[in-house]
Amino acid sequence: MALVAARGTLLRAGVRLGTEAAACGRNGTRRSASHRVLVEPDAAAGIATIKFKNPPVNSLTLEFLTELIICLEKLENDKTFRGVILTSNSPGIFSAGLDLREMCGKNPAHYAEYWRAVQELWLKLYVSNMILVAAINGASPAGGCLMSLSCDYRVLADNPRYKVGLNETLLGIVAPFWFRDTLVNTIGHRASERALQLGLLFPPAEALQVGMVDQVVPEDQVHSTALSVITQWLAIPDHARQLTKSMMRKATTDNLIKQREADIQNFVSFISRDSIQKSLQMYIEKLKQKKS
Ligand SMILES: CCCCC/C=C\C/C=C\C=C\CC(=O)SCCNC(=O)CCNC(=O)[C@H](O)C(C)(C)COP(=O)(O)OP(=O)(O)OC[C@H]1O[C@@H](n2cnc3c(N)ncnc32)[C@H](O)[C@@H]1OP(=O)(O)O
Repeated sequence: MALVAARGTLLRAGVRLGTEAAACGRNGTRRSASHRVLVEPDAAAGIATIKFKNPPVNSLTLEFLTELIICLEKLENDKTFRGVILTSNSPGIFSAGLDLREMCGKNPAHYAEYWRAVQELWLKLYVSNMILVAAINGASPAGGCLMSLSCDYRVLADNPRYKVGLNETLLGIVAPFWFRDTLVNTIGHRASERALQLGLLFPPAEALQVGMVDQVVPEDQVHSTALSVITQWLAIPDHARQLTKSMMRKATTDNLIKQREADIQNFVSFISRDSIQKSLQMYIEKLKQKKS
């Protein structure tokens, strides 16, 4: 059902499924027919590396989200792959989170389609049967941080510019309950309460201290560390690890699934408010001015 909806979006966006599908092929060479998601499969190791390639900042546009969802679904259904590393093809930015322009100046039907895709990506990541490791090689605010929090393990490059956190309040918006739950499940209630209200973006040492990431390593070791972590996790029998993961996480995803339509309606009415549109426009303007 979700895949059908995602494919509908891709077709409307003019992406040819035949070539997109090839992006997740399994023979050891890089296939990059998908525009925004590069997949480097290592079938012998049972690991694939997904590299985000949505310039300039890997923001989660509807097209990028859709390609990611389809790619994850294909890997999930291909028993060759038991582990996936998520990283950026552009070191310096892991992901700027949700695309601000998708949430600004559009109509309610667009907001609803967009939010459904955001939900779908989170659901795919959070209860994936595969071992997911985030190799965070750049800044990762808000939705970018959510993607890494949805993985099983996070390795962050040691660079003070690479901050991670859920900074929604700084934009005048509110992280939805399932962003909150994902954070609480990772760093606990009190730390989440403070981080969410203040919209904190943590530099590496603080991110490690609060538990937003599991390891901080020199920039040139992020991928190799992610690989060695995934190799350790691969040694655990899949069925036992998967059931355990499900036991830990399913209640959280069930909570969204049971109120998915209401959550979409909440988002649409919240984001359509004049005051919220103004806040987002001001934030976009601030990003522009930062440059000049
Ligand atoms: C009570 C009911 C509640 C219901 C729920 C309701 C609502 C919840 C709603 C939403 C939840 C949203 C979660 C999000 O993810 S919001 C997005 C938050 N993201 C950010 O704050 C990141 C902003 N960007 C940055 O901080 C920097 O760009 C970054 C550190 C990532 C990179 O810095 P750098 O200096 O390299 O690059 P810039 O010059 O700043 O940017 C280049 C270019 O890219 C544009 N851009 C940046 N971020 C975004 C983005 N998220 N979306 C779209 N475009 C982005 C930036 O504007 C520049 O564009 P241009 O000027 O070159 O045109």
